[in-house]
Amino acid sequence: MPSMSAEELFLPSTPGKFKDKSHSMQRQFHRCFASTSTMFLWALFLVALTAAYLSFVDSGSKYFNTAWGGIHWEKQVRASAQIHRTNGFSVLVTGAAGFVGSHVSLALRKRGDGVVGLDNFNNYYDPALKNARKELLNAHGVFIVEGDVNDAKMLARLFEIARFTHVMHLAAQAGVRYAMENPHSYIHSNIAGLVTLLEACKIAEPQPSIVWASSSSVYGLNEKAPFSESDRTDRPASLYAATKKAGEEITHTYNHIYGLSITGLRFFTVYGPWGRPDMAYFSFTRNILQGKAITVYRGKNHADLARDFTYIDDIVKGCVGSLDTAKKSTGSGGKKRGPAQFRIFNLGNTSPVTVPMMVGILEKHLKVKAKKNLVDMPGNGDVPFTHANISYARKEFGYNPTTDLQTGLKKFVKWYLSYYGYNHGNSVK
Ligand SMILES: O=C(O)[C@H]1O[C@H](OP(=O)(O)OP(=O)(O)OC[C@H]2O[C@@H](n3ccc(=O)[nH]c3=O)[C@H](O)[C@@H]2O)[C@H](O)[C@@H](O)[C@H]1O
Repeated sequence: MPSMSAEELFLPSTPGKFKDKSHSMQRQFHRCFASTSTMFLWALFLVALTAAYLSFVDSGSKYFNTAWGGIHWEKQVRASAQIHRTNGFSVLVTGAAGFVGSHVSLALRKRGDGVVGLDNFNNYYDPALKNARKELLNAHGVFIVEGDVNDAKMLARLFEIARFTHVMHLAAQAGVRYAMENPHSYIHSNIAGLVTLLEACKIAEPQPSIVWASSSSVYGLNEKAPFSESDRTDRPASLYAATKKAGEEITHTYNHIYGLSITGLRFFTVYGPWGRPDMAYFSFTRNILQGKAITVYRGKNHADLARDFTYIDDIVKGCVGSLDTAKKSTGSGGKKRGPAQFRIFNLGNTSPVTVPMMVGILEKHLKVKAKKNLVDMPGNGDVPFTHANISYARKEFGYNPTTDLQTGLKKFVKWYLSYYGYNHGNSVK
């Protein structure tokens, strides 16, 4: 006889069935609690059980999420946060198993900063790639905590263990078009997660300086080129862009009320080795090698779309430059003690390239001709072009991107082939 689920036991499929079951249950109940003293003992037992359960829940998610907590875990966090150079930083890097996060973590570690990573290893794209990045970081002495930026208890514990001087916040739900499929994941990571992190930073002693990833997508329907930080950003074209724009406003509030030093970075279509498989240059490479067709979007009147593709090493320099020039937060005890620094920088390459040209470069490096389907750009959050004005970042910390798309994609293809080979099948999303 098939067994019943808990819901099937207590919820009626028909009133008749429900009646029968409740009668037999009442009989059992009476048999069980035949006397008042037995009933009293049962009640006591239930109260004790509930109390034990509540204290179990309250003692932290470490009991439910074996990924954080415990003496060994704390030892790893402490060791990873250790600074190995004079006047070095101790940095919490969120999204450390991600594309930009892993590169930035490595760069900081290599120059002697303490780095603790945090990542939830979600399956937005192949987690095996995130794990491989994690292995790489581990080999360089960077420990990545497995956890979500929405986990306030875990964050509080991290800030207790390691007195971070800086937070490099790169954890986010990325991708412009995926926002139409899973809108709530953007609210969860890019808004709720950001606020949870800022709450933790606000009460941390000392308050860290924060550098975080905004996006070129905040320029939305802006048509004035190149995009300057002072241009309009109130017309986002995607929910992704809207959450990043919201992040800029939210961080301003925390800067204003609590004295947190905050720098937002508007990244322009970052690409390179260890990149994100959901991005066009990456998925195109996979499809070209597998002999599959790629879909190339076109804009109004069949105009080519263009992006200010920016190579990962240039972005890393921009992130490190931002950290190095970030002033200290001014708050303590959760209160502002003076005005604090608030900045927003474009980090782009300043030379947009059309998508068909990008495909041409890939064909050349892969030595394979792409099968192209040209399709009118669907109304899915895309914008026709991006183009960064980087003079502000240049003035503040000498930001100077030096890698053009030819060179950068050559390095990407080299990495791709060494990592996956020519024939890596369908294992990557
Ligand atoms: O700068 C950012 O802030 C964002 O950059 C990135 O978004 P995008 O610039 O849209 O990059 P990406 O998806 O690689 O599409 C590139 C081009 O290929 C076109 N494209 C795309 C897919 C496809 O199948 N066909 C196609 O033509 C497409 O129309 C576009 O013209 C990050 O993903 C995002 O997380 C965010 O960080």
